[in-house]
Amino acid sequence: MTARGLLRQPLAATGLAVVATLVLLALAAPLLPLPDPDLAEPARRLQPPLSGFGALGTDQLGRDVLSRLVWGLRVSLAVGAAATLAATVVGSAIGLVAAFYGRWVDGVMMRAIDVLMAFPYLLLALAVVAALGPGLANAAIAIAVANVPFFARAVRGAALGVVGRDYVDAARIAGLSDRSILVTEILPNVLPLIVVTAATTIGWMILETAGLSFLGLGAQPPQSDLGSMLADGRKALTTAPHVAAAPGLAIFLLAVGLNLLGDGLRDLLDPRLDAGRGGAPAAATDVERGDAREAEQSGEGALVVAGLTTAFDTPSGRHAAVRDVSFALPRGGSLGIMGESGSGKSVTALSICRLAASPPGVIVDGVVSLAGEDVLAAPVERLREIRGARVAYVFQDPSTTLNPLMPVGRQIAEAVSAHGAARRAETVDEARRLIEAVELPDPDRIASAYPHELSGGQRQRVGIAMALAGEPDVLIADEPTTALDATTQATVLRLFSDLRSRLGASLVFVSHDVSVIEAMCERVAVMYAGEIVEEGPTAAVLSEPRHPYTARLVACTPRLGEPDRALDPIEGAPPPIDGRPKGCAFAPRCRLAIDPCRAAPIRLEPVADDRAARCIRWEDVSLGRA
Ligand SMILES: Nc1ncnc2c1ncn2[C@@H]1O[C@H](COP(=O)(O)OP(=O)(O)OP(=O)(O)O)[C@@H](O)[C@H]1O
Repeated sequence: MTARGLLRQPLAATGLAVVATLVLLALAAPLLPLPDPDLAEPARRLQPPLSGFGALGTDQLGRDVLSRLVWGLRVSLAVGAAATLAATVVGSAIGLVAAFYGRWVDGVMMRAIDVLMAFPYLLLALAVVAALGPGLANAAIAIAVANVPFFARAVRGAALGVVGRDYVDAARIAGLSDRSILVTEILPNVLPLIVVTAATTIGWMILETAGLSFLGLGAQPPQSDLGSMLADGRKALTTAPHVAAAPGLAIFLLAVGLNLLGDGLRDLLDPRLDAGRGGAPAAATDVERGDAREAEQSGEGALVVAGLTTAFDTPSGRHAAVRDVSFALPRGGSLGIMGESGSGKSVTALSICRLAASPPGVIVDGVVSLAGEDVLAAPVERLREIRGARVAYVFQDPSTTLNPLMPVGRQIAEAVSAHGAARRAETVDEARRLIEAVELPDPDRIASAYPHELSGGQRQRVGIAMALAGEPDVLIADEPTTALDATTQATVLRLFSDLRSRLGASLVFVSHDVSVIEAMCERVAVMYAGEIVEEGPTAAVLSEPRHPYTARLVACTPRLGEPDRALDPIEGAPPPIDGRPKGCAFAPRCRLAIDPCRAAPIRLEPVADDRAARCIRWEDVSLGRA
């Protein structure tokens, strides 16, 4: 998988080809018909290439340059790889231990690393060689020591982001030893970074080892590596430039090849670091529609989505997470998007605002039209105006979307001023009005509070107030009550309904909860494995499903007032985005599936007035039989 991913990047593939050739050459050195690299024959000294004395001629002592090059390459590669391995293991171990134990352990280790980093890099390597004495092994140690701080710092930084995670706490509670937690929980999460750091540093380390040999501190005669060959060649640079050119070219090719390969590996293991893209996702999801589609005009539609297909670039290629999603939402209407975890609800909702992270997300087809304007064709500047004013988004967990360092009143005021309120006093008044509108008590106190001083329900109301700041025509709420307790959930849902009817906004409400959708939405779209499998008026769809998946979802939902109703869980799991079956994606879990279901994709077809289902057996679907 990794090799295929690398081969898809032309520069990385070139790097891989160069490095593989050089490594194979070095490994094959004992098998190649080459003369002894140390055999001096003064009678044929400084012969030029292709003069009958070896393909690359001879050096000052009459030794075969090609043979010395191949053997020198072998030494340089071995020493560079050993130094990289040592720096990787020691530096990563220091970083992991410092991050995991924190406190004084971290303090002592990091101060020691700071001291090492305070020395100019080459000076540190020279000091180590001076202390240990010249020689290739000591040069490798010196280069490793000089590189340990880079690994320690990088790995500590990444590990710090992991040690506070819930799954590490869960491992502690499960009684795992510190060593097991480090090895099984933390190390795998920072391993891609370690591999990337090693891959991007090895070329540099080989170059540095060659540098020490060039200065006479590495390889000692008769042993030679590329650096010492270069030093030898330098003495005859004007009379026989080939002696220096051969090792110089080999070092150049090796460093360039390793860097291209390292960059390719980095892009593969962490696409967010892809060169030229920066660490943050783009301001808007990339759109790569094959042939420019015309925005579907709809007089009445506040939001029309047609054929929306969003894919993710993964190491195994581009896979659609949401495919061919279509629906229309009239002004003031409400649509629920329902489905299991991973069914594509959030990706659909985010794609409407072009908020799905790019990379790795790409909208590859479809139209999203807000009051007739194609969002997918809008430039980023226009998109900024559309977001908030035409369409607003309420996220599932407001604690991750509110700025922890800013009082919430200021955050709401910022949202207001982003949509045109002129004077500061006006934005403050408007922020206060919004705080009242979302029924938060004591607006002045709330306005000056920081997010951590509010309860989950209060934070979600702040999130809703910010979404309302631009008076949007369409409000998208992505599981806005999932993180709340039942009572708070009920009041926040009521608030949504009240605000919607008061403002006349349309609502797209994402939830896995059948009863919430039932209470909030006039229409429902049921999603499975990235596709809408059933769509229609909520009451009709939930009481008389026409797709086996809807029927099974309803059957496994507890109902208020029906404590004795047996719940019927759906066995199995939805397919991953890179493992969808050829036919109906639900067929492997469906009790009604027959051969044609598995043979080819099933279309979403009208099944009654105003209703559609993606099932060839829709007439046989009932709550009992599916
Ligand atoms: N950044 C990503 N890279 C690759 N695949 C992704 C990415 N984000 C989402 N997916 C995939 O897209 C599919 C749809 O995910 P989505 O988040 O829309 O599901 P969901 O129905 O909203 O689930 P949940 O209720 O758990 O949020 C999933 O299979 C998921 O694995």
